[in-house]
Amino acid sequence: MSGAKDSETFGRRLREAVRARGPLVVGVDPHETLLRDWGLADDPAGLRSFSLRVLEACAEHACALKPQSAFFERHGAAGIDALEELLALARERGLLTVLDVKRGDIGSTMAGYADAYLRPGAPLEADAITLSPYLGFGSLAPALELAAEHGKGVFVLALTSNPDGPEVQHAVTAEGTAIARAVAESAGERNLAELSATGAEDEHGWGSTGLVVGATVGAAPAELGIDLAATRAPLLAPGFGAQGAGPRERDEVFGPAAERVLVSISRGVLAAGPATAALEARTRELAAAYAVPSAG
Ligand SMILES: O=c1ccn([C@@H]2O[C@H](COP(=O)(O)O)[C@@H](O)[C@H]2O)c(=O)[nH]1
Repeated sequence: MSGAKDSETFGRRLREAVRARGPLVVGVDPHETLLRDWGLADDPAGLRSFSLRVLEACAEHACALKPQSAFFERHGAAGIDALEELLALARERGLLTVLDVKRGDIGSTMAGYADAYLRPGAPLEADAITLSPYLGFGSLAPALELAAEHGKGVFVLALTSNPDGPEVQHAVTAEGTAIARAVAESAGERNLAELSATGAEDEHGWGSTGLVVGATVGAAPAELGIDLAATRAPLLAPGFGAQGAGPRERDEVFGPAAERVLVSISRGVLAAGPATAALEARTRELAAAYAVPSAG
């Protein structure tokens, strides 16, 4: 596998960030209602002000920011401008960025998406993006390869936090394997190859091909035979806060993989705004509530 040196892999950078600042990932989701509650206009200037305040308040207590592209895209080119600015400022502050765009397409088009988000110097450059594997895991190859080349990461949807996810994700392949399990195993194979190529095979190594597993999925990983710990994948876990999951779900859903869970919270943080001090206090509180269970 082509790839960055061990010290430069996304998995390693992410693990270091979690060690330094904890596993909280703050979602930047400027919903129309939140902008209004914060006394901001539902326009690109409002987005800018919202985003900068979240960045300011969260930089010390989160390992990463996760802007939700949809809420920027709905403002057209000027909204994308605001997203570019946020990504660049987060990078300047040393905060990792996971751009939630859930892309997935045929391989040749996937290369275009990969270039848009994972190529150093791209206007929308992020440290990692979310990907949808429903055109086949293999169709993601251009993004996985570009990510590996530049020390970037991806989070592939495996078990999403929404109630409709099981329709597709629990369905079984012709071989009788649940789709979510097949996705997790494909990610695991890549991670083991990366860790072996970079000499980081000990049990604490994190790969750069992450998975999205909602904190709301209950016993699904066990029921579908998914060994999350074995995948070595960082686990981006939405569903905490507004969708109902809390610290107990981290242990129950993720078990021995809990130390690799990124606790992703958007509205649960953002509802504390608009005051930067209140946002900062909420982030600090959540960072303490979800402090990493083991120093692995
Ligand atoms: O399975 C998934 C994948 C992504 N998301 C995204 O995470 C945030 C959740 O927001 P909250 O306000 O913390 O509920 C949002 O951007 C979703 O698109 C998800 O919820 N579930």
